[in-house]
Amino acid sequence: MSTSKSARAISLETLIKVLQDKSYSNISLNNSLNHSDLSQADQNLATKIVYGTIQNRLFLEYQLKGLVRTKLTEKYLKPLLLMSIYQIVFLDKVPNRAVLDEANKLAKQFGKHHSSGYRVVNGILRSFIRSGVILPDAKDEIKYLSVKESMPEWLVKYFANHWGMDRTKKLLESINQPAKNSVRISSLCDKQQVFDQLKAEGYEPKWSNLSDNDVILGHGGVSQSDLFKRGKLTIQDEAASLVVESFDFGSNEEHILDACSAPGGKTVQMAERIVAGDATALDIHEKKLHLVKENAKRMNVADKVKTKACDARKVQDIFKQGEFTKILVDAPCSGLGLLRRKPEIRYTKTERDLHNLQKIQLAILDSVSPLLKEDGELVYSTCSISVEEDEAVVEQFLKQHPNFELKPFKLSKLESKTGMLKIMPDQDNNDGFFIAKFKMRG
Ligand SMILES: C[S@@+](CC[C@H](N)C(=O)[O-])C[C@H]1O[C@@H](n2cnc3c(N)ncnc32)[C@H](O)[C@@H]1O
Repeated sequence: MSTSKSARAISLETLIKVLQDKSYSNISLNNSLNHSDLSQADQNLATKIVYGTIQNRLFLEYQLKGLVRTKLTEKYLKPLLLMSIYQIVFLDKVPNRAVLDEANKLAKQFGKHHSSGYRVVNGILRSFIRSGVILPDAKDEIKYLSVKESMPEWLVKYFANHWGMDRTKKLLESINQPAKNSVRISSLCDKQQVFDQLKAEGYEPKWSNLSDNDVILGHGGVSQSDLFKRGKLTIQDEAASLVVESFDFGSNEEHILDACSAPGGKTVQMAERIVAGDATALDIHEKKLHLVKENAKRMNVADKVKTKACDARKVQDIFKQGEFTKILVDAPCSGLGLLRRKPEIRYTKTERDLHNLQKIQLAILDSVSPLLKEDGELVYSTCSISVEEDEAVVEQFLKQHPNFELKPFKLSKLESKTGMLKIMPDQDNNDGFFIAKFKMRG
């Protein structure tokens, strides 16, 4: 059922769920938007406010620090203050007066009966407008960047250690830009025809710079379109779609194992390329497999996809050695390549997670690799840019499996001469991804 809440009420409702109840921003926002009757422009505004507030949370909290003199007891107060300061600082087209008026209205709407919360909100926002933005001393470069770009200090140090300070500044700036609306066109369709249809429907499509199969749209909302519902396209970042492009597909019979498949974005992409054969999609979480099935049905490849709940570290109990022509390990990872699209990741991950995840990633590779046919291909990918989860996993895997070697690959617009490809998130404001392709030594 749709409701007639305003864009800002939906933003606040979502931010309370994400900041106070630790829900995922994309899932909470999509749920609220799908149950609303907002125009496309208002949906865009709500999306901008929610993502912008989460992206800039450290910066916004730093602004609040000196201004809050009472305990913010009511649940809505802090999210409302953060999203209001976000609009004052970052949304040039919205006058401060409008932000204040809207904040007052929301405080009255979300506050308890007889609450004086709106006075607190009004007082703090007026003080902020008078005093303006503050930042730490720029001499402490890490702390300064951490607040300015809202990135925890450990991550700023991590980026600086691996890519140097200048690149770190560029990376952080790029990560705080809005994520693009990328879609992948099904290989079963005429790409130009789908592109023309997107144009006719007002989506302002542009071809991707990274892949021949992807298109960047001028705005969101494509999941409501007929093209999406009929499986002519799917929502997938351009960098994510490169993973499957790294396999060599021909007309031979394929038996593919997708070891970590949910929600199935890459399973369906592989299934689209199968002329004869099938793809077996595993996931440790049985309840996520319905997403793979739904995706396969919508993308018209259900007849080629089988699903099975299974821990990929135990596949040898179920499958035979050499059973698969292609194996994809799109591993569970920190998601550090998705800091733009899933901005809350930066506040939840720790450096220790990178080491713990590496152990799981290696265990999965170790378990699935014997299932590969002699002349088959194994692709390992993550949506992380951390060295621990990417290059270090490849190095360890090769050390422990001397019968495997890296295999160079060509994509529609990029190539890897080493067999490894790291796509950084500042390359073209895409998601950050890592791809490594292996074959067995001849
Ligand atoms: C990066 S996501 C996969 C995304 C998917 N390939 C796609 O393109 O839509 C990683 C998936 O691995 C699953 N997973 C985590 N540990 C696993 C394990 N030990 N065995 C199998 N699946 C696992 C998670 O539930 C998650 O769905």
